[in-house]
Amino acid sequence: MKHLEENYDIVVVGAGHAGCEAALAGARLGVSTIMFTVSAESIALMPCNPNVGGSSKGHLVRELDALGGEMGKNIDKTFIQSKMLNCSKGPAVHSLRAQADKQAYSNEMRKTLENQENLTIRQGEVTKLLVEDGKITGVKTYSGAVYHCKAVVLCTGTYLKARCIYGDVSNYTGPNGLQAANYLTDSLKELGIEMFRFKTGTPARIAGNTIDYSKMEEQFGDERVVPFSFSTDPEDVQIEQKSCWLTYTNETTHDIIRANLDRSPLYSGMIEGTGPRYCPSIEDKVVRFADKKRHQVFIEPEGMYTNEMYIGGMSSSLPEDVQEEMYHSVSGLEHAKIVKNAYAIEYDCINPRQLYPTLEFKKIKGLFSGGQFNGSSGYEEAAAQGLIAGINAAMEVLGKEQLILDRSEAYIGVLIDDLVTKENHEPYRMMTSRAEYRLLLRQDNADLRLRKKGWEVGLVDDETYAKVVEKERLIAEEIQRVENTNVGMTEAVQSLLESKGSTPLKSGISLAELIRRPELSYADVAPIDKNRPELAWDVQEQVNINIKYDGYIRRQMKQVEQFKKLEAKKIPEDLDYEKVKSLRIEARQKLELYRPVSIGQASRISGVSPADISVLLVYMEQYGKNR
Ligand SMILES: Cc1cc2nc3c(=O)[nH]c(=O)nc-3n(C[C@H](O)[C@H](O)[C@H](O)COP(=O)(O)OP(=O)(O)OC[C@H]3O[C@@H](n4cnc5c(N)ncnc54)[C@H](O)[C@@H]3O)c2cc1C
Repeated sequence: MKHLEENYDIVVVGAGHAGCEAALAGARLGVSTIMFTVSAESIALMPCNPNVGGSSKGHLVRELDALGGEMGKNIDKTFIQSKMLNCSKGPAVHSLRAQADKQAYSNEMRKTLENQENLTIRQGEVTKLLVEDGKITGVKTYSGAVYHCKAVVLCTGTYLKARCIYGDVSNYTGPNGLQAANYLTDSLKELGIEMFRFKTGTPARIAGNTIDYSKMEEQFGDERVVPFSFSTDPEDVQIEQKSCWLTYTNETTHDIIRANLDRSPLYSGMIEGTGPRYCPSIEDKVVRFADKKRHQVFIEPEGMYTNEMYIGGMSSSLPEDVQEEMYHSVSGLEHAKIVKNAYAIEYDCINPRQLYPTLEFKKIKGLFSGGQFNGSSGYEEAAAQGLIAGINAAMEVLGKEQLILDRSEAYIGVLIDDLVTKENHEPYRMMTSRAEYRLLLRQDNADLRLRKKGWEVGLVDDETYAKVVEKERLIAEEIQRVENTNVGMTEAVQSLLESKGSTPLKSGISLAELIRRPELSYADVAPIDKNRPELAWDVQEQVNINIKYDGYIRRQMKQVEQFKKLEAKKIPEDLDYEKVKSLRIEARQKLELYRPVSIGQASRISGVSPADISVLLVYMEQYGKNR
């Protein structure tokens, strides 16, 4: 039988947040790319919460943007409310979070993809991977068509053998009733790839005009919005924003849930997949945090095009009638009409241990993967991995060096290292506490950390990169000036200090030392800083943070030096752990399984002890000499 046959450099399977970034990266790096989706309507779809960013996820989006990704630009064009979270805490945990108009987000991304040179969008289900001699050669679709290629990026999200469940109702579909992808798993298993079954869930959507907002607290966006993308003009995001609403569950809600737990597919055993510990369903919260009298419920608009509201914090897979009763027990939702039921979804994904930190499969050359398929959860986690997988697939096609970000350089580095190095038995969610060097990895300095990498790879143009080089220069110059500017006990100085509740001076002091006082900032001391140059707000922000946290930043930089030493000790790809005689059996098995790229990575594998690392180091020294 005759079948369609085409040739591309890269095939991306999936058009979710990971697939979009992977496809754009490939095409923008100049290699011909085709992106498959089971349904073209699911491009950049947000099947769950209508927002981008939030704690630590905001960092990921900023980093992705600095590297040349699209998510930050796209949300800047389509948000309806924006907030910098955690502002009462230190700058390391400040995190931007923007509510999206879901439809607009999806449409805008689709437009960007459609206008991208070197990129073809194709609706169709990829059912088989074609591999020869351990190397990817192409994919086959359900229709029998063959697409030859040099690299494949798998970003299949929650669609593989997907099953949606609430109560005893179960449907073999993907999110939002979209078609699932039922064949690719078998092809992956035939290739010896280890699969997991995970699950996640979403709350109900409720008709906005049936909600009594007078019983809820109105949540406004920030007065001055900060854009996600370093390339967006801050003036362009000062729009009129939509409100969200805050309400709470109560004892009645919890009683209804407890009384019906036996009808929950989660607890009856009907759901086999492992769920995310850090974004639990409401029934999970009620069971696990039994002493909590109430839980927050955020009511968030799904967009400007609809009256549907997302019921944040109440994802569930309880039966329809229980959902109805449970939501109605919440203050303000007494007469609410459900538009879409809450449901859980089970899907196939991989054990990400099978990947190198480049996101290429160790077993199959040219096969990369990103997103929920790698065992993570969240749009931002997906996008970040998709970008790295797409870049590295392109680098492989172009015969260039691959991009690996380490744990000291980016949250993206922490995310990928955690996935490929640590035991991962549930959907992985990014959190600031996972980053060791979080004072250095702030969302405000992602451009200073990563623009250069994006430029070296080829996703950031010369002009954009030049801007960050200039910004760096201005920051350094200003810090130097402030460190070397002294103020005395003049009346102006003493009265300024008094007005800020700060101790008056007993002798001269540098401006920098004043800024280091907890109650003062770079902006506060402006009136006594006569020679201050006019600087952009983002330069001023860096000057302030770098001066204020100077001691802590230096300390972390020292720790990073140590860390880098171990990362730089590369383990030869062909090292035979059987020959490392003094290794404990558990360590040998784990090292063989993970095949870490460096001593640093080896030291983070659970079951590999510091003593094993010493043995390995001694062996490697001998190994080097004998070569
Ligand atoms: C019900 C539900 C609740 C969730 N809750 C949240 C949440 O609260 N917050 C959050 O951030 N994340 C949540 N997620 C997860 C979030 O949707 C994902 O983390 C994110 O969308 C993953 O992006 P992705 O690109 O990896 O995959 P997806 O967005 O799932 O995209 C997968 C893409 O792959 C395509 N595809 C799959 N298989 C094939 C194939 N064989 N051939 C061709 N195309 C294929 C699909 O058509 C689709 O375009 C939830 C997901 C669901 C479904």
